[in-house]
Amino acid sequence: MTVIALLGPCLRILDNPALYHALGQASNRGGSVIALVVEDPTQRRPGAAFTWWTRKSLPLLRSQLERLHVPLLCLQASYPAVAKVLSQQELIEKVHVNRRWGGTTAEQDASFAQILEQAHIAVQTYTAHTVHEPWDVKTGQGGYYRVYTPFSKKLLSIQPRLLDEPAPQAAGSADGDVEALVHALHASDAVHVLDWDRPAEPYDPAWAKKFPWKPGAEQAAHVLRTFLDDLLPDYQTGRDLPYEKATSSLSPYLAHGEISPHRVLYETRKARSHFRSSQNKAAVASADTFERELFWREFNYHLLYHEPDLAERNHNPRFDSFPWSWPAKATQLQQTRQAAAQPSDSESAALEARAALECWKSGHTGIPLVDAGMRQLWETGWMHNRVRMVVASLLTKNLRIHWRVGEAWFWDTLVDADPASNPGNWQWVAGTGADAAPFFRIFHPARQADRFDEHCAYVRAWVPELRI
Ligand SMILES: Cc1cc2nc3c(=O)[nH]c(=O)nc-3n(C[C@H](O)[C@H](O)[C@H](O)COP(=O)(O)OP(=O)(O)OC[C@H]3O[C@@H](n4cnc5c(N)ncnc54)[C@H](O)[C@@H]3O)c2cc1C
Repeated sequence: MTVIALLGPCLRILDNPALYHALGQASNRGGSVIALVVEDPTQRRPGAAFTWWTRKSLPLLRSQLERLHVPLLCLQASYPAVAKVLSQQELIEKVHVNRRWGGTTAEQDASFAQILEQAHIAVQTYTAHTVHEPWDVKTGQGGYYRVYTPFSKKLLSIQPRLLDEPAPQAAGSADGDVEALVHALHASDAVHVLDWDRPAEPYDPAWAKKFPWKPGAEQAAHVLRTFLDDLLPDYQTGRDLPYEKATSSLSPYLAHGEISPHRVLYETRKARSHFRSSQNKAAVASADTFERELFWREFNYHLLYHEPDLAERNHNPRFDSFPWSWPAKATQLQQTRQAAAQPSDSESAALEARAALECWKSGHTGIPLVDAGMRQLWETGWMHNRVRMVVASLLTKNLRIHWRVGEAWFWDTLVDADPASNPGNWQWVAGTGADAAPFFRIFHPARQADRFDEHCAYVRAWVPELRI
């Protein structure tokens, strides 16, 4: 008997309900477990920096799973295509799935379950990527929250499900079953078996050479521990200063599911009770603030669940007719040049927007804080939150370029690119989002620099040609 664990967005062993329940079932019944990671081409394609991370993480996950006798298969296929192959495998008894959100995943996942259930293979799904079930958090009227503060208050009143499951036990060997499944997967035209879990092929594209990150669940646990011990007590005072190492740096680990949000919340609350008993009020306030940041992540997933097209559509439809600029595409540019005719007003605006966008992306706007942020993003795959808000405000409110253009650049360049938090925050800054910064609130880059980078330490680090 074989049990499948479809890991979804969770590249970890601990606090992984699909894996945990698959192993439990297999060990009770003397069966084996096969783990699947599926990149689904029917959904938004992961960005380049995110993929760089995934390709470093999967070989690590594979060797951890091997210790549990669980082989890992990495596939590129729609969920229904995977279900069709699984449904033809006689030995498979049940599929345990960590849920995913956004895009058309709800429809795809329903069809996945239907195909398997028709073949008498049971499917069990779990929420593993957020602390709360998105549908558990409801307003008094039974709807969903569009404003953060009441949402976060509501979270405080709901006891989170903390995944304190014991470390999973090894399963029986799955050798023969894997071979049969791999054979069937290769035989399917709709499924590609990827070699992303193989460590032999280092994946270090030139643009990512300087990335300072060490992916993997082990490192995630280390990053959390270091943050709790060294940085959490002063989080509240330091978190807005981009030159300080004051925030947790957990976002890419959370985005890849290498650490569970449950674990981060649980450990934060434990640290807070310790601060309380030692009457360290400032540290208690810091832990409260950090918890609220974790709730922003929950809030964005809450929105994504209810608005799966969050990356494509204004949350607030009043902005649908707003005259955003859309930068001209490269081909459009060429055509205009070849025609050697005077561009129309709208073509000129699109060309201007394109030139401005290129300056923004490459960190050559001439605005020090913005350039520093965009260069930090390019060189490290990450940008400090305060600076993310400033660069996004410049793009959407000063250049009036559509937030989707900036969101797409972040999606491609952030190692923590997240289907909920990226569009959620872009919409928040642009003013189109839930509980958003109002349209008249513009982050003034020079004033922000005065307040949060008083001695220009951050700007100097990323824009060395400036002699300030
Ligand atoms: C325009 C824009 C785009 C963003 N895109 C992303 C994204 O794609 N992925 C992403 O994880 N975060 C995104 N953020 C939120 C935030 O900038 C990052 O989560 C944060 O900088 C990560 O650093 P950290 O882990 O050190 O954060 P910490 O300050 O240590 O916070 C701890 C955790 O709380 C969560 N968090 C903190 N702030 C936010 C927030 N505003 N919204 C949602 N979750 C939050 C993150 O999971 C973070 O890891 C974006 C913010 C803006 C303004």
